[in-house]
Amino acid sequence: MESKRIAAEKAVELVKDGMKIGLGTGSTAYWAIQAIGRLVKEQGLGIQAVATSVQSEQLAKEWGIPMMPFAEVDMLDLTIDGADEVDAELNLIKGGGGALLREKIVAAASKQLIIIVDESKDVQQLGKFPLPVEIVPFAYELTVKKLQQLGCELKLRHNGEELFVTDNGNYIADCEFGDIKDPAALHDDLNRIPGVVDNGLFIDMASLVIIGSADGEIRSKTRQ
Ligand SMILES: O=C[C@H](O)[C@H](O)[C@H](O)COP(=O)(O)O
Repeated sequence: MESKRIAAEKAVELVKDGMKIGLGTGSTAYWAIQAIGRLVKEQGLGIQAVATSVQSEQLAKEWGIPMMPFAEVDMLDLTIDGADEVDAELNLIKGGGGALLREKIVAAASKQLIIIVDESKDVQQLGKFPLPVEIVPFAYELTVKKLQQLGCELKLRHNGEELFVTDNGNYIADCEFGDIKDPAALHDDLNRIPGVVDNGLFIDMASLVIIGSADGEIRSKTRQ
């Protein structure tokens, strides 16, 4: 928890007065939202934000962070978000919390995507973490078969007995591909399947990754 918090607080140092900010989702982004909230509350930081999930929007509102409608978003200055895995090229797996679609939409509308993780997420090659793929409920059994034909072990995500439903009303297929040797190719293959809305591979999107470790060290990686 400490490693996530220090990475988050380091990233929040990049948030400046007047900026338009994207707020990520998950247990690491939680610390960033809290730190931004504190700056708004205690130091009168003037920002406007959009959130990548219902959960993060609620948290932001509790902290009094001013939220802006998406209709008014042209380009965000920066988005701070977590990830499930980060490789040496700053490609990511995201979606462990099921928020990948909104996260990708917000990241694509941001000048900078700052990723905050603990050191367990920093990997040589993506793929240990099962890749979340968001699929529409209509004929999802067919979509699942198509995904399996790409060579993965697939589990539909559940919430107790029920299928997990995203903020967008879709399902998540968690797909184990083993080592992902060509993330960009896999990304495109997945998104070509009708029924797939998007997948958790974020290719060439992150500009900076901030990695916190349990002993209080903070490292960062930028795109070469
Ligand atoms: O859907 C969830 C997001 O992609 C999260 O940012 C990701 O799963 C990392 O979450 P956490 O910081 O809780 O490990």
